[in-house]
Amino acid sequence: MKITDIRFGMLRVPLKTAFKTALRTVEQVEDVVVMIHTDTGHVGYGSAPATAVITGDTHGSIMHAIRHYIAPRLVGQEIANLNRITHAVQASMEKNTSAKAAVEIAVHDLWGQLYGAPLYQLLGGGEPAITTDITISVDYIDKMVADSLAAVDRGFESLKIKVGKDIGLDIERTKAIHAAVEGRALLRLDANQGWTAKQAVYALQTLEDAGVRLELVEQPVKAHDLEGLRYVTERVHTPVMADESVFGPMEVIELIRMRAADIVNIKLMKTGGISNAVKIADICGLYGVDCMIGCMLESSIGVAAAVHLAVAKSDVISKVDLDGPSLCRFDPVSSGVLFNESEISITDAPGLGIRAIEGLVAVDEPLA
Ligand SMILES: C[C@H](N)C(=O)N[C@@H](CCC(=O)O)C(=O)O
Ligand SMILES: [Mg+2]
Repeated sequence: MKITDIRFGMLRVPLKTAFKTALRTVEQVEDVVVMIHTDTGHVGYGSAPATAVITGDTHGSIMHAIRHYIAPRLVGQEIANLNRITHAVQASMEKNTSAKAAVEIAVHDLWGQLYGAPLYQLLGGGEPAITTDITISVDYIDKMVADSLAAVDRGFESLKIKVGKDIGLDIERTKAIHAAVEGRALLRLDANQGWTAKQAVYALQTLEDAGVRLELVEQPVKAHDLEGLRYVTERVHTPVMADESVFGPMEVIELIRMRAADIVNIKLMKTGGISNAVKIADICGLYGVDCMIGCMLESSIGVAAAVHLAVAKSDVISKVDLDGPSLCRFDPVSSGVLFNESEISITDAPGLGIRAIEGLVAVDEPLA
């Protein structure tokens, strides 16, 4: 099975409610879909959103990077030589992790199709079912409480509460949600870099003193501020998770060396795909550092790949934030991963098992 061509499409899916974080507000998922064609007629699917505020990638940069830097190294390659392909993807250029991720996802989809097995089985196997949390966007307190109660009624037992806009309000937001759902859901906070280290310590100690037990706090300080992250980690009981601070394996090694955080959030769009995500899980496994598997606001194509990885690496990945599809009004993708609110399961379909993508708009430009 040899790669012959790489084509693009755009997939847009409206959200149930606006997705609001300290970094951005979004009304719909907008993914570049990558389709890798082969000489056997098999097509592999991958996708990437443009999370410019986190990765620096835009739809234009994703397609440009694939078209001009990645694709020329892949056309003609045998899918059976997976490591050679992922190495070529990673060596093609610096950064551009979303483009690399979309391509690696599609290549892994084909790898599964080549061997007639769902991807998670080739990555090491596991129980093909996981449970995700759901994100509660940062908003007025009443709206966040109502959204949290609705999520709990939908069966979510873990809420990822977005904060990081205003330290005083963030404390009130968290207290109000805690009071409303106490005992019915675990609470995770994600400040998306919105606090200073001192503010984070103040907020978390205030919540701890008030008896608000948090499962973890994610990325309280700026991405580049590893010292600040360590400052927080050393001063609070709440486990601290690094998200925007760590993209690839080298950054994770540095984070562990500095003891800057307790948990690592692995996202394919930050790692540049599955090969580096596996490396990060293995590094964290060696050092006994717990991991979350996360996603950007993205469609169920890329999230499906993350589900396969989470199942295969469940010894290290104990926390799941793969709620992209649950935040959408509908799922236009029929695949081997079934998203049913908090419960996600995988069928026996080979690769990612993608059968149809409704509303996919082809981007008709030649590769070169
Ligand atoms: C969607 C997921 N729950 C999430 O919050 N992901 C990111 C933000 C991604 C985005 O802005 O698209 C996170 O910070 O964890
Ligand atoms: Mg985060």
